[in-house]
Amino acid sequence: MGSEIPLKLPFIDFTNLDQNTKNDDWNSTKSQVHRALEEFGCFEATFANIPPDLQTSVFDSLQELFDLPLQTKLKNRSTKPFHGYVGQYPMVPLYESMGIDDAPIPDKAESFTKILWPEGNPKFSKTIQEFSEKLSKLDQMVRIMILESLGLEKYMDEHMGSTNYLLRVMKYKGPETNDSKLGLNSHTDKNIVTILHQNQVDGLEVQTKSGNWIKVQPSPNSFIVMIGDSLYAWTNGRLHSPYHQVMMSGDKARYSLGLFSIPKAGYVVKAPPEVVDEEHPLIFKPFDHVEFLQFYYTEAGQRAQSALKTYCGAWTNGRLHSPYHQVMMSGDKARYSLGLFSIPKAGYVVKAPPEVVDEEHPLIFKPFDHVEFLQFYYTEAGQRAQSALKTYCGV
Ligand SMILES: O=C(O)CCC(=O)C(=O)O
Ligand SMILES: [Fe+2]
Repeated sequence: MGSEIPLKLPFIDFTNLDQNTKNDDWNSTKSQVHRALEEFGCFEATFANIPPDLQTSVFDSLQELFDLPLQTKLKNRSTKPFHGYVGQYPMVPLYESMGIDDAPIPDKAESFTKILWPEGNPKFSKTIQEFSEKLSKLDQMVRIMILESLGLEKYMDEHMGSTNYLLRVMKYKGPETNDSKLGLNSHTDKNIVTILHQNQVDGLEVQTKSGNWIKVQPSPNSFIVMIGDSLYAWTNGRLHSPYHQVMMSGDKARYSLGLFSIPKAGYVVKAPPEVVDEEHPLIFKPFDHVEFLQFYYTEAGQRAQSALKTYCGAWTNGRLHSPYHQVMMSGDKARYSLGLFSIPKAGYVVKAPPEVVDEEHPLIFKPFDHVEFLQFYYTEAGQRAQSALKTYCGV
């Protein structure tokens, strides 16, 4: 399947759209959005709502912020994981970021600014607030289109009212080499929708369902729209939440911003009955997003193949872990390798023995024939599933 798909994200024009005018343009854009999010979980968008001078001042503001002394930046703390200052991590030495909760709300943007500049910095707080507020209109249009295209209009108010916004601003130092260096580890976003914008230094890579990496090269005025795991769960897997990472080379710093729509604390993410049927059995049990995030940042959450699956799925009798792995290459030498695989014989039914199943560890996977499972794995549905085994025989 992968070879026919060009390694470029779909490009969708939102320039003349208005959520209050549902004309032919709206409907055709909506179909493009739906197709892009089913296949890639991601697309590049143009959106005329952000004037060029605001884009320029936003990157000036980011530079001003990251140029502050480390001691000052560390003052931005948060009880929520990944919302405060993040940086100086040996695993991702090029990366620094700051979270600004509810950035579209003027008072919130101002109180964040006061933490870093106690004497105030009106230009910074106005720039950040205006940019987030204008960009949140794109998040809203995309989410309205998603609900309409899935026939879930009746949940519109509940869905739109159940989130708030986090603006995360990021700096990646240039590694000062032409070799590709890790800027940010491969991950899926955990929220609803993410919208990313960058200065003209590329680095974002998005993985396709067939495992190829698209090197994203957005045009100066465009935005990358991406689905997070919470929307993947709420749509019961109808939309894809892609793995993505940042790889850096050269000596220029990359500045980027992400506007994240996030389920509010206490809101339980639960797929509506309209997206659950015999062909699409429920993938995840309902979950509280904040509790899920807390789990994600525990050691078990970080180790898990899919944190959401571990958190919500009934697979706690997976006593041993089967890790995701990949191969990354550089240089000019060929790598040869061998693997010796012990494989269940055809006809042998894999079934957890009763000794590993108890009240604390209920059965995760129904007994399955390995050859039939492999046959499923190589169908399109199997390839799309986050975990083919869970989709094939999850209890
Ligand atoms: O910097 C970027 O473009 C990506 C950042 C990202 O993936 C994240 O903050 O979740
Ligand atoms: Fe991300």
